[in-house]
Amino acid sequence: MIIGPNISKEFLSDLKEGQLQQCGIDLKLDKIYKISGNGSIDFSNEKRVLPEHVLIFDSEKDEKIDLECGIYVVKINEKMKIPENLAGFVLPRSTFLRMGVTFYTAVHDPGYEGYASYLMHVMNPVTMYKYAKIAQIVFFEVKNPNGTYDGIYNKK
Ligand SMILES: O=c1ccn([C@H]2C[C@H](O)[C@@H](COP(=O)(O)OP(=O)(O)OP(=O)(O)O)O2)c(=O)[nH]1
Repeated sequence: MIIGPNISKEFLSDLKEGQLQQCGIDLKLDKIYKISGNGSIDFSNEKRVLPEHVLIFDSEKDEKIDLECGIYVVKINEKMKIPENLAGFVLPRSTFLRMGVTFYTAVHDPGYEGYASYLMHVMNPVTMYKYAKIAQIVFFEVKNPNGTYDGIYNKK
C-alpha cells in the first residue's frame, strides 16, 4: 500500500505549499550536472569509478537554463530521511513526459538519508527554471527489510 503524503511529508525537508499530490510528493530541482568521462563497475564495487559530474545549473544562483537534447544528472532540493520499514520510488511528472523529457530513477532504500540524484534524458529541448517540480516520490511499506541503507550515497 502507498503511504499517503500526509504521512510521508514527514520524511522530506524543505517542502513548500503545492508539493503534496494525491498519493505522493513532488520533488524540486536543485542542481543540474553534465556527465564527463567514463564510469567503471564490477561485482564487488572495488573497481567502481563514477564519471565526473560538472555543475551547469544551481537553483540557489541561477534563474533558468535552456537544455539541449542529451543526458544530465539532476539533484533534488529536498533532503529525505526514509524510515527503516519503507522504500521510495520516483516517477517523472507527466508534464515532463509530454515535453519529451524523462527521469530514470532507482530504489530509495529503507534508512536512506540524503539528497537524491536522478538521470534526466532530454529528448526535446526544454527550459527549466530554478526549483521546478520535476518528479514525484511515493513510499511503500517493506515487509521484513534486510537492514537499512548504509552505502556510499548515504548522507550526500
Ligand atoms: O534514482 C535514485 C535512487 C536512489 N537514490 C539514492 C537512494 C538509495 O537508497 C541510494 C542508493 O541506491 P542504490 O542502492 O540503488 O545504489 P547502489 O548503486 O546499489 O549503491 P550502493 O553500492 O551504495 O548500494 O541512492 C538516488 O539518489 N537516486
